[in-house]
Amino acid sequence: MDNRGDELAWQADPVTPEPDADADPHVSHVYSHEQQRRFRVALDSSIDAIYLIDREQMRFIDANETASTTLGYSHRELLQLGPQDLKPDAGELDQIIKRFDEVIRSASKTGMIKTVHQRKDGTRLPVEVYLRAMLSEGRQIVVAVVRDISARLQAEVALRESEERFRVAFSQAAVGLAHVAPDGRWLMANQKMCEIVGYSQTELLTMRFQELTHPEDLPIDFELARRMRAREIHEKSREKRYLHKDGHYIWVNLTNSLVRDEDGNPKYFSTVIEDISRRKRVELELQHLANHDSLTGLPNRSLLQDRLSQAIGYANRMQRAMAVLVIDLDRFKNINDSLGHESGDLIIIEIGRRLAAQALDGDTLARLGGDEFVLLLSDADEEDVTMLAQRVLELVSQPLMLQGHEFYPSASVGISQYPKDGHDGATLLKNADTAMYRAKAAGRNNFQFYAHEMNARALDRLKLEGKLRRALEREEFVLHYQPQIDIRSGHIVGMEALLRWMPPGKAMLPPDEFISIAEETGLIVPIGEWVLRTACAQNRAWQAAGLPPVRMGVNLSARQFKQHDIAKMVTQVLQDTDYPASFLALEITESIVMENPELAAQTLHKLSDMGIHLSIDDFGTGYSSLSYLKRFPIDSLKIDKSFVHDLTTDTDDAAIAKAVIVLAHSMKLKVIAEGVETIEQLDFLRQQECDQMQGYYFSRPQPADQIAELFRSGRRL
Ligand SMILES: Nc1nc2c(ncn2[C@@H]2O[C@@H]3COP(=O)(O)O[C@H]4[C@@H](O)[C@H](n5cnc6c(=O)[nH]c(N)nc65)O[C@@H]4COP(=O)(O)O[C@H]3[C@H]2O)c(=O)[nH]1
Repeated sequence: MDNRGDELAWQADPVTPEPDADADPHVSHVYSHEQQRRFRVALDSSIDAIYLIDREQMRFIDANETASTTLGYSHRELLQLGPQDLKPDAGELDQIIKRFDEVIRSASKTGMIKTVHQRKDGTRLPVEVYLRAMLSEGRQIVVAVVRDISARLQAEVALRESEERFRVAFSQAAVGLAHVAPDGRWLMANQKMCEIVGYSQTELLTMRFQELTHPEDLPIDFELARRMRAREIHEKSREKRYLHKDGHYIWVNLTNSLVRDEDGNPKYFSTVIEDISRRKRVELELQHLANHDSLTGLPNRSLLQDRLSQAIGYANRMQRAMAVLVIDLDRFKNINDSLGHESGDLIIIEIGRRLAAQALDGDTLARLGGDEFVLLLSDADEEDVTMLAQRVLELVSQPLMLQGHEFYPSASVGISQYPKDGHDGATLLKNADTAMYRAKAAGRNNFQFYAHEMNARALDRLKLEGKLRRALEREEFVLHYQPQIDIRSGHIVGMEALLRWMPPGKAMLPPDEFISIAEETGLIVPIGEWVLRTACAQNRAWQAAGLPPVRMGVNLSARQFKQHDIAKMVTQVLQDTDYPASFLALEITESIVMENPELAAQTLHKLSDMGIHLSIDDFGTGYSSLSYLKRFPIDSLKIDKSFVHDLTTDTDDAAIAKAVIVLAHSMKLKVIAEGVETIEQLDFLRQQECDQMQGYYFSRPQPADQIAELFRSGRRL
């Protein structure tokens, strides 16, 4: 089939190029053999097939090597064939001949047709044929340069298919797909995208993405677009909000990339959008839970801390003042203890609601747990804060109905101000808290600004108070007991329960160091109840262990005594500990009784009617007269240890003690001398027929187990 160098074939029907009529007449038009060989080589080097066709005979009169290799015919075979033998599609041959003639006739003598050639092996080849007509030795010759376009057609088909695949994928994708012009116009949007935003495709294509974007998200979009244009980033995913046609915002996850044209100019943004509203809802709910108090829905400590740092940052930048108010409900624990946690919760919710209604936009009201709220006031000077603190007190103290009763809650408010009282959130909170304790100490239902002058001692005291608040639940209290002895028989006849506090890692604290704080804060109420319960239970345990039954003396503080339900509380404790009232002595100081004698008389009667022994403690330190005390149902008097101390040295004290004993006896009251340390003091008291003594001379206050040993030893005076 190879016919390279086939001189015979070449010479068999040589076609010499037609001499150009305008050509230089001096140039010879007779081609040399060498020239013809060069033409032949050039012709055979073409990657396109080239045929020379005798129009009249419709026969190939020459063809190059590519023609042979493409069609599978040898050169010689080809020269036996004509265009019709290449079997163009039915009816096409006429078209081809027509085209040949047009080319021959046309001025340019060129043309192009697309057809199909059949190879020798029967396979068919799509081709593009470039035609040129020429006259050679009186014959019309058509030169056909034939280009195999099968690869191109295949590529076109592949492209069409891939475009179709893209079209289907685009329109049916489960995520929203869109093209957005650099100016924000939607150029294309698939079905899913339309569903996500609720607009039809036609509607969407008249809009810009800016119209659908949440205003807060727009600046970030613009910035990202800028960075993409500047080629700083290529692709970016982010979460943002689109405005649905219904008017609600939907969260989407959006991936954007910038497509450029061949010159590198931005063409459009290709955008993939995934509806993440459901996930976002759950996420936002979780975030809300983590940052809010579940009872009131108010921000919790963690969110407050965030807001505090933001507010400080703002105040700092804008040179503004801000304030932190710590609001603590007064006596909340009492309510919780007496009415139960559910009622306590209702109060917290109600107070939270009242305070929230007062907070302005930009302020934060948080609940730190328990009965403590914090109000963060941005941009507020001292005058604003004072007015607001007053308003807070008013709001809190509005009566509220609970279990059919009317309650008058109150709160103590501590205030710290930025930048005066601290530069960071923790310090501001701590100082507002300190000021709040100050407000409590100042009698509650008031507010206090933090003052640097709150000296170290006051702070220590405040710290102590904080610790005291937690001491009960942390079980840091213990009771020691001090025996009371019948002077005549020498037997132990009673016991006084005395409170001790053992803060972890510290030395034991005597009551004088914390009772007054407990009293001021109201903590004495729950602590006192604990003392009563523990002392009764202890005495019950001693009796159950076979130790001699004695009466247990328990101190009642002023505050406890003033509780309207003190008798109820005592009854409950007696019931709970299965303790007989006759074995209980309640010790009340003279000053408590004298503070409000009418009320004291009522309460004392209630307690006495229950069979409880009542004793006036520290007698002699107040200004009451014995005859006055006669009006109260009292069983015994305790001579204060300050008189006992100097009995043997100070004749005045001795005279007072003597008189008290005589008079008390005349009123049928028993007399107990406190603080007896020496035999001399005891002798004096014995001489005066004092009934009982209590003091280091016989025993110091001791823990329960040592008292049990003392009992067992049978020791007497
Ligand atoms: N110098 C001296 N002192 C003696 C002697 N014998 C006893 N004492 C102390 O005298 C105090 C007697 O208790 P109080 O007058 O009721 O005075 C009590 C009482 O008013 C109060 N207190 C103690 N426990 C409670 C409590 O549970 N509730 C209340 N409300 N107050 C309590 O704290 C006060 C002080 O208690 P304590 O420090 O335990 O002090 C006790 C006791 O330890 C002695 O021979 N010499």
